[in-house]
Amino acid sequence: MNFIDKLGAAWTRNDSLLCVGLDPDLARLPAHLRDAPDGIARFCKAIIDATADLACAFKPQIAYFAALGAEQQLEEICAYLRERYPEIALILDAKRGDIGATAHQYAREAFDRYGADAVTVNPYMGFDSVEPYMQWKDRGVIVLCRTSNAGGSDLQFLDVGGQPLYQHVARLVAEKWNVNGQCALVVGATFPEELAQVRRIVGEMPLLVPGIGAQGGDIEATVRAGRTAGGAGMMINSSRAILFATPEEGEDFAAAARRVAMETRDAINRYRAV
Ligand SMILES: O=C(O)c1cc(=O)[nH]c(=O)n1[C@@H]1O[C@H](COP(=O)(O)O)[C@@H](O)[C@H]1O
Repeated sequence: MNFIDKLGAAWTRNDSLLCVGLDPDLARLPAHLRDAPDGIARFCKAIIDATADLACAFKPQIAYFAALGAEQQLEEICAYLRERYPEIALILDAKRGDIGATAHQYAREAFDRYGADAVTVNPYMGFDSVEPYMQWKDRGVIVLCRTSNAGGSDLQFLDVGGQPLYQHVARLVAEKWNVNGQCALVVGATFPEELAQVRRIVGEMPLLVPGIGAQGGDIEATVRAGRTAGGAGMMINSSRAILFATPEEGEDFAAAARRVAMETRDAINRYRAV
């Protein structure tokens, strides 16, 4: 099953648009895992087991692993996801962008080494820097469009022939780059007006929407702006707010993560009906 179909099936199966981000900041791990050699993998697996029935996707952020030389643990987590939860989309967040020959190696890393269903990429270097990923026709290519950070406006709001650059990117991907129907776009939940603009431009194309939770994006505004006519169309990511949910009395970190993931999924679902 290709990425887009797998995502659609997961939206329905788990009645969820929630993407659980795996950003395992070592300093914030429970003490007994922080000092264990396989502590990151154990932490992420516990989070995955606690939230898999509530999510449409998991999104490991590669920097949290690569910075520590913990790629083996990322491999282990990805293998665990593929074996135990093959119905949930696995998105490798790497935001790659480079010339074609190098991009091909990044694509091998994402799709062959980690077995990801999709990878995030940066469009700044143009189509030939994104095309190598498309040789894996069953995988997703998720292109940065309107990012959630304040500084995203520095470039993404520049006027390009009468429209902001982010809208140009949305049109380019929807009308030209999406040759195999495998593309999606990143649009931050912190900018609902721009999210609505992108939805108008790209039709049913899936959107990866980070920025709720720790970055403070409003769930109601996000869902109303980004939903498709069918009340889906988004992978709404939350990482730190779920991973590092403060446990209630007697609760462990995984149970706390489950509680917050459930609250988030339910809050999203409240506004999905068109
Ligand atoms: O591509 C992304 O996932 C991404 C794009 C963007 O515009 N903003 C953004 O925050 N992200 C990622 O989404 C996650 C957000 O994490 P939290 O703010 O903890 O929910 C991080 O892994 C970011 O790297």
